[in-house]
Amino acid sequence: MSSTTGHPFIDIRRQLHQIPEPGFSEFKTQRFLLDYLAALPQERMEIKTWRTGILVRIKGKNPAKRLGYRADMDGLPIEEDTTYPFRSTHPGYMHACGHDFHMAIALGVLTHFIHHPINDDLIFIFQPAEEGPGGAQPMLESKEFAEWRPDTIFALHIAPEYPVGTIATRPGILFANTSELFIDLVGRGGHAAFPHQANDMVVAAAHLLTQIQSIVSRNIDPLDSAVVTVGKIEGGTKQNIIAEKARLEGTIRTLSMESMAKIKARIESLVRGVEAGFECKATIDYGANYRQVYNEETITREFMGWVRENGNVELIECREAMTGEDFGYFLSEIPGFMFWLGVETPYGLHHAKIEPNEKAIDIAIELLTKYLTWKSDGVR
Ligand SMILES: CC(=O)N[C@@H](CCC[C@H](N)C(=O)O)C(=O)O
Repeated sequence: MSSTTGHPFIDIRRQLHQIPEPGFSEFKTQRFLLDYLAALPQERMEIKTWRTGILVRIKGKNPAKRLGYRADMDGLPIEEDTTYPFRSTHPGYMHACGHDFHMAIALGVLTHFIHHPINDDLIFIFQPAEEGPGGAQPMLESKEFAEWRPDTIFALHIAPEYPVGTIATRPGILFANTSELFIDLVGRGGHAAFPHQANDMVVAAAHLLTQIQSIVSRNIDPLDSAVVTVGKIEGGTKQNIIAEKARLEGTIRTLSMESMAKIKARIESLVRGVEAGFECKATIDYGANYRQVYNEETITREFMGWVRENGNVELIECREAMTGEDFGYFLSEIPGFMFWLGVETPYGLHHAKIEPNEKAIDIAIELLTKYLTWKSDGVR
């Protein structure tokens, strides 16, 4: 590959940045990754596809275990507003959650081990649909994954709020349990001048939205953090027509499963109350649900100790975050951890202007290649 920046994996990140795709539609992304892999020496490598994902096995010299490394692949429905000359070529879609970084870093680590084999097998997992509907759980259950199931598994996520040259993690919960939330309200539309002949779903939705705000403040133990965000609300067709339908779309985040169940029970009660009060019909759909990201404590502490002694980065022991990640499904069955990679930038994840600092790509590749070599061979 000819390099335009002088850094092959920054070039790769920029090319991936231009082709963000929805979950389970990562066709161009999969093709790009397969073409890159095909150009590498093949002797130590085996490749399988699973839907739009890819599994790569780099054969070890004397394998006793399999070390897994996962990168997610999908983009987000955001109209990009960066200053980049290499903006998304897919209107309305953007890599605004760093999955272009995650894939470029994974290719950098994989390429290193093609040329510098270690004792153990390495399994690289390019996973579709992290942003939804969730690729990790079905991939974990697939026969393709079962054949190369790793003994331990790792992943990173870019973090705009941390400086370049830092990483952050913690033993135990790193990210929250999540559930999507979709509520549809159906009433009776009508002429704006005759409200007594209709029942207005814009008003019903407004009441429900306000009531939902009381759940975290009034029903959840304040020491057990939770979030309910309604990120989208739509209803009605025109300013002088009473709305027959309204829809609320949101997400629920909790640190405990008890709070997740409590929030869902309260939403159901409030929705039934709005149905009765506004004489309408309501349906609730919880969409994709993600398990918490729980870092296995012994391996995470070992990694943190290793980083403090050997890493090329500063380690921050962070607090848990209310972000969600379907990597939690892998961690629910396979011990391992996830960490934040500092990419200091003023705009946060999922923002149309986010421009993560690309210096973090080589930093992450160096950190992961050294750590995985040590984890396999004990070589510092
Ligand atoms: C790291 C990150 O930003 N992850 C997403 C995961 C989305 C989960 C699901 N679609 C939901 O909205 O609940 C996040 O929003 O935290």
